[in-house]
Amino acid sequence: MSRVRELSPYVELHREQWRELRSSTPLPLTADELVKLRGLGEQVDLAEVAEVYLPLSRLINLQVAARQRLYEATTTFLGEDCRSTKAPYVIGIAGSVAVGKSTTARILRTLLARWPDHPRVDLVTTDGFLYPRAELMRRGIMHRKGFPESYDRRALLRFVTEVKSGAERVSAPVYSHLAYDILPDREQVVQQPDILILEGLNVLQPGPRLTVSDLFDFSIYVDAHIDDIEHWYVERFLKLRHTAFADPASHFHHFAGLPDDEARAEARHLWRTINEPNLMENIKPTRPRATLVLRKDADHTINRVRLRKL
Ligand SMILES: Nc1ncnc2c1ncn2[C@@H]1O[C@H](COP(=O)(O)OP(=O)(O)O)[C@@H](O)[C@H]1O
Ligand SMILES: CC(C)(COP(=O)(O)O)[C@@H](O)C(=O)NCCC(=O)O
Repeated sequence: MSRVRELSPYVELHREQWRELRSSTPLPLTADELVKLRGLGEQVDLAEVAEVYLPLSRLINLQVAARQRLYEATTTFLGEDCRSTKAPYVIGIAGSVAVGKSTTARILRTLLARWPDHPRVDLVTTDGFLYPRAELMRRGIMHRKGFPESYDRRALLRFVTEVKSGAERVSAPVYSHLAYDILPDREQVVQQPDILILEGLNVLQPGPRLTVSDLFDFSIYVDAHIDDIEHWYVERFLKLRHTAFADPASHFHHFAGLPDDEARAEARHLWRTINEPNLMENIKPTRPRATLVLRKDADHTINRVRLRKL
């Protein structure tokens, strides 16, 4: 058994072990800044930033430099001038609906951008690559939003390929939870960042052809027990009644006035029919592919980390 463990490509660390790997990395974030990065229902505090995210930021900083040297080896081999091209370092962040990927992505973006060697960090979420509502309806997959087939995967791959190839200006479509649709007159422009973070449910999906995950230099899977994620989803849904759903323009405005028990039943229904099957069929199977798994406990704290070292 211990021999098998020794041969594993993964190393499992408890938070107490992982936090030592911060080394002397400074904490460049205040409590006020952290509040602005935290999503609805998320609990992350400065201790977690220091103990979990700073070691991660240090690891990625070391890897960015190493990856650039590797890239230069290939350009030298090809007889190209490596100073004229620089491939952005691409990080994928995957995990279930309501697990807290966006908070992880925003914290990491902020921390990575504070290193002088890679100040330009862009964050793009894959919801912009969902098909517009009319197209989902035409395909009869409105109830499959978030499933792999609900995304324009070709456009997403083209986008990441162009960014990674050093294109001067690449634009991504923008999704709105409020409109429950792609906003046709909006775009997110990415201009030669040092690092691109791509966050989304399905970013680690393999495929028969090249997929975005083939272009990742590092990937993170945000993980938790499925019962805890369901609980967080339902609690967030209840809170959204007083925030996003309260806006008359919200697609979910009709939920705003629901009493607790009915809202809970509605949220559970959405979870059981859409988000749980997507997690079990598509998202969770991609977990072994991640470079790093951040495992959350029921109170949202990250207490275990699994790193792929091979
Ligand atoms: N119906 C909604 N209306 C408004 N905001 C929403 C809605 N559903 C999710 N969000 C917000 O969108 C973001 C992404 O949510 P989600 O895809 O569940 O990923 P995660 O919780 O892992 O970040 C979160 O900040 C969440 O609060
Ligand atoms: C927009 C999403 C598909 C997530 O998109 P992502 O950026 O992870 O690709 C998801 O947050 C969502 O709205 N799912 C629909 C089902 C639900 O609202 O529970």
